[in-house]
Amino acid sequence: MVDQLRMFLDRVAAAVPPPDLVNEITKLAAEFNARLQSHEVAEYNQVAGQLIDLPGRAQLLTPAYTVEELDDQRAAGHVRFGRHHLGNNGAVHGGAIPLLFDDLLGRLALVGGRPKSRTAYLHIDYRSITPIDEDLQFEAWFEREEGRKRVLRGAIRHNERVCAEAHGLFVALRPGQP
Ligand SMILES: CCCCCCCCCC(=O)SCCNC(=O)CCNC(=O)[C@H](O)C(C)(C)COP(=O)(O)OP(=O)(O)OC[C@H]1O[C@@H](n2cnc3c(N)ncnc32)[C@H](O)[C@@H]1OP(=O)(O)O
Repeated sequence: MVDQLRMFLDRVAAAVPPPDLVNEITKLAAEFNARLQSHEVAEYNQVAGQLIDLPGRAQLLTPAYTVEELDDQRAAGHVRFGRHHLGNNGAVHGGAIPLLFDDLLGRLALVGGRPKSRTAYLHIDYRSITPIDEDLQFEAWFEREEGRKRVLRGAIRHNERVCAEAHGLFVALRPGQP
């Protein structure tokens, strides 16, 4: 379902459909919304965002990224941004790139039985355009850990070209901290 929804968002962004089709799809979407509404659950029971083996954890906000290598210091894999994430002129929107890094670095910050943490800051350097509709490689790694502070870095590449780099601080939560 999430794969189809991701594709739907890409299609909506790309299409200029005739009015009849817009009306038809609007009715279908309203029907889907109504059917799902009766199955809503509390945050801690939802599965979207919890399906760690699916691209982007089945979290629609996040680009569909796949982790292929993971240990307690480093993660690597690939991501493909679609038309939904287009900024302009073939380049990914500058706001979509931190989404990937926040999720990826935040996920790595948890690995190895570490307690939950939250992003204190996330700095992005946009080194060159990040293209949509291309397979891109990413890497994330620990720079250092000091008490509750975890400093991580990441990069997205299109083949040999660096598209963006990230530098983030994640702070481990104290018991009871939201
Ligand atoms: C499998 C599932 C994977 C899921 C991955 C998803 C990851 C998504 C992660 C997120 O996006 S979380 C949402 C975005 N972040 C937030 O909403 C965080 C909001 N901010 C806070 O909750 C608090 O500010 C925070 C927990 C980050 C820190 O507050 P605390 O009161 O716990 O920490 P404190 O102020 O005691 O600072 C602890 C240390 O961190 C340092 N620090 C905190 N914020 C800093 C900052 N912004 N810049 C530099 N240093 C900072 C602080 O100086 C101090 O350093 P020292 O120990 O050396 O003195």
